[in-house]
Amino acid sequence: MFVLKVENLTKSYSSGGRSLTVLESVSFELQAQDTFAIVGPSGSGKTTLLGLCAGLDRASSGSVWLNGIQLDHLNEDQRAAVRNEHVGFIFQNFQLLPTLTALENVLVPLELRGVRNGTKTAQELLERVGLAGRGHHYPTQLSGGEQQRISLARAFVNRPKILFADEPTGNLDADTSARVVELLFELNREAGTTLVLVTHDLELAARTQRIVRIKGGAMLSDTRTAPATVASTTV
Ligand SMILES: Nc1ncnc2c1ncn2[C@@H]1O[C@H](COP(=O)(O)OP(=O)(O)OP(=O)(O)O)[C@@H](O)[C@H]1O
Repeated sequence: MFVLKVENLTKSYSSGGRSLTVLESVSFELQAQDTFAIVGPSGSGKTTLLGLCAGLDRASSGSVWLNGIQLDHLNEDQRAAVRNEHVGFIFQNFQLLPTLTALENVLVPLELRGVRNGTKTAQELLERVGLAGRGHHYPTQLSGGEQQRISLARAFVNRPKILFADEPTGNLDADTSARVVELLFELNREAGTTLVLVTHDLELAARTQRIVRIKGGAMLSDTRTAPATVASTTV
């Protein structure tokens, strides 16, 4: 079974009586534990594609299957339930809840699934990302790299089938990025999660098994990579 399958995915917006197509007929399939990067110039539709794959948004036409569940006909509540059950997220701007402590942020996905007594699991994840002593701190009391490590703990706490990461290092300096990327791939390997990354960083993209390039909303290529050795460049 495919963990993610998208078929002829198209997204258009209408404004002022005109239709703007930002994604056109994109199709691909991901197997369990694939690691996958979506690259392309700014405005090419990467975040739009990620949002459709993750069930955050609905396509204008085409279909998405997430872990065998077809998302197209589900309402928002049903898609939220699928996301809580199967999906983890990491965002460029971390998106931690500012009024919750680091530990409470990590607990959110467990609580959304009705899991009580998740504190031990959340603490273990905090320890895994090297922040066991910072659980009682609020996001504003943490550096960007620390916030992203908290969001890694949050993303993995449910042991999701698939993890979507949108520019996970976009707001971090080079050293901090390197640490966050190592942790991301380590946790991903340990949990056997399928990873879908959006990035401008070709060095990061080259660490995945497959790179899809999009431009102007269309898929230009779908390439298998041998992980490692591409020079650090951006697109
Ligand atoms: N709600 C919306 N209404 C109209 N146009 C939109 C909307 N959301 C996104 N777009 C347009 O869709 C196109 C693709 O946007 P998207 O954010 O997916 O690009 P991206 O490749 O992720 O860009 P970046 O690398 O700069 O983040 C852009 O032209 C954007 O302006």
